[in-house]
Amino acid sequence: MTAPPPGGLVLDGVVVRRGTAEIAASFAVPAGRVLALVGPNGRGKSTLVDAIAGLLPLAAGRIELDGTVLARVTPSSATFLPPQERGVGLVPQRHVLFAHLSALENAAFGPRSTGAGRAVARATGQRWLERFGVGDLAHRRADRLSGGQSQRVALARALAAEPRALLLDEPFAAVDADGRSELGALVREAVAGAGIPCVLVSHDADEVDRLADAVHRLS
Ligand SMILES: Nc1ncnc2c1ncn2[C@@H]1O[C@H](COP(=O)(O)OP(=O)(O)OP(=O)(O)O)[C@@H](O)[C@H]1O
Repeated sequence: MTAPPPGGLVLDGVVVRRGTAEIAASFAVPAGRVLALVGPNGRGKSTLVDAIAGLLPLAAGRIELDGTVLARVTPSSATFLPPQERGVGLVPQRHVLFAHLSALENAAFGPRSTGAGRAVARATGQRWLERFGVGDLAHRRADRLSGGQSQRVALARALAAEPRALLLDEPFAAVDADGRSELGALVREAVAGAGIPCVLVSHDADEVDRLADAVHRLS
């Protein structure tokens, strides 16, 4: 039997409450792989992603990344690492960019937030913008970008920060069909290259087939 790759994201007996809803899940995403989180509207896909990012607390269970506990609740104790200490990159569905900053300033924000100097952060940001096909829009204000262009900048910003895990909540919803497959391939390449686990929320069965190594269904 081959050993599983080192690292990865583990959700073990996780329960998250939001409003009156209670969402439960257990799954593991190995380093360098993509797990698709699928299921009908309102079943808790975004809620789970938010809990991994540290935007919501757990009611029970454990979330671990590369052997580090991000959150754990037992009957006698609770651990909660704040979002900025998790090293997790999140690309939500919308309202993702700082509207008054340029595409490049947005992309450079990732590395800046993890301690890079200004010049290095801008060079890294520019490289990722180019990789996602929006290098020529570097100096355009975020609120003057189209929905699809904004999502490309948001992906660049998340990856420029060199996250230890990537969470994508319907990241291609505003992108046209050709752009979707192009961006999907770029994301796969980035995830495999960086050797990080990726959770992708998607309602698009073709996209899930193309991108995901495994599927977790919430029903
Ligand atoms: N801010 C909120 N306050 C209270 N309840 C919420 C909030 N956001 C979501 N919920 C509830 O939590 C549950 C899970 O919602 P969530 O957005 O995680 O589902 P989802 O599977 O991502 O849905 P979709 O496919 O529509 O994006 C739903 O019952 C929803 O009504």
